[in-house]
Amino acid sequence: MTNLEPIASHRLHDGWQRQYKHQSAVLNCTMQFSVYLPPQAEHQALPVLYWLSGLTCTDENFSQKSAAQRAAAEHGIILVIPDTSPRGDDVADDDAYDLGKGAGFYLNATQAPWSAHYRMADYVVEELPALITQAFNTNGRASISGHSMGGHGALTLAIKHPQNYCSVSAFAPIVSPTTCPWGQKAFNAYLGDDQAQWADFDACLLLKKHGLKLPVKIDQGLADNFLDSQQLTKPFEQQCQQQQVAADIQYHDGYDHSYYFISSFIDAHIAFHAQALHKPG
Ligand SMILES: N[C@@H](CCC(=O)N[C@@H](CS)C(=O)NCC(=O)O)C(=O)O
Repeated sequence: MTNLEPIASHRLHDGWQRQYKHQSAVLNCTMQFSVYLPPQAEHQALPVLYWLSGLTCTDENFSQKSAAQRAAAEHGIILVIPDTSPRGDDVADDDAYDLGKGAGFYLNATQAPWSAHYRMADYVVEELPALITQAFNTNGRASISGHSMGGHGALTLAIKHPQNYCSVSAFAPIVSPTTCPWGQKAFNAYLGDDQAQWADFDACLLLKKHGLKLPVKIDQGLADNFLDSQQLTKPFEQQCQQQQVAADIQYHDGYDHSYYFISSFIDAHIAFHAQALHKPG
């Protein structure tokens, strides 16, 4: 039996939007996550799409604002939406929105005080999938997607663990954290000032080192305030071109960094993952 404690359950597109609490051994704290179980889950083992959210989010932003569940119901995909950092009174934090709680950056921190709890990479790649496999009727196939900091998480974890995923996608991802303000601030705190350690969590540097054979899809709004200041998407596109990695990268006039942008293109991302997840063999 798993240690999942149900918190909420809502009927949605003939399936269930649910929220759970559990004690995380990896993060050493109580965590909350959301799951969407499409109607097919009643009688069939299904694949999973992990969604990693951006700065300031919990599991609820995507659940409530992306409108992803309709396409997940159509394609028979379970959505799993973790929180963006460890939580709780004894977890280190910072007053700024881009460090500490809500800003875990999907890495394993090595520096005090962060190293006591901030191990979101291991949580997303190992502990959470093991829990999901135990608790739900899954078929062993998974893909990963995310937004901004979560796009960084999805790309870096997929490049490092390609055997775990069938496809990867991102909205407005942070792709060069070692050279942008959000990433430099977080990496300095979580990983220390030895920049050699930073490369292991930078999508562009990881792509250069490992390449990527999975199907990749990225969407980016051209009215995104953070596009240039945080070097979203473009450096990764250049790295893909240099290494001849086939990635479907699209730019969209007028779209900003918000969930309005995500909800406008999420159906295409779910369909993209469905193709990889439901591929025979
Ligand atoms: N302007 C935001 C910056 C953070 C931000 O834009 N967060 C994005 C991800 S990087 C988000 O998804 N926010 C939550 C939401 O829009 O629901 C703030 O200061 O809180």
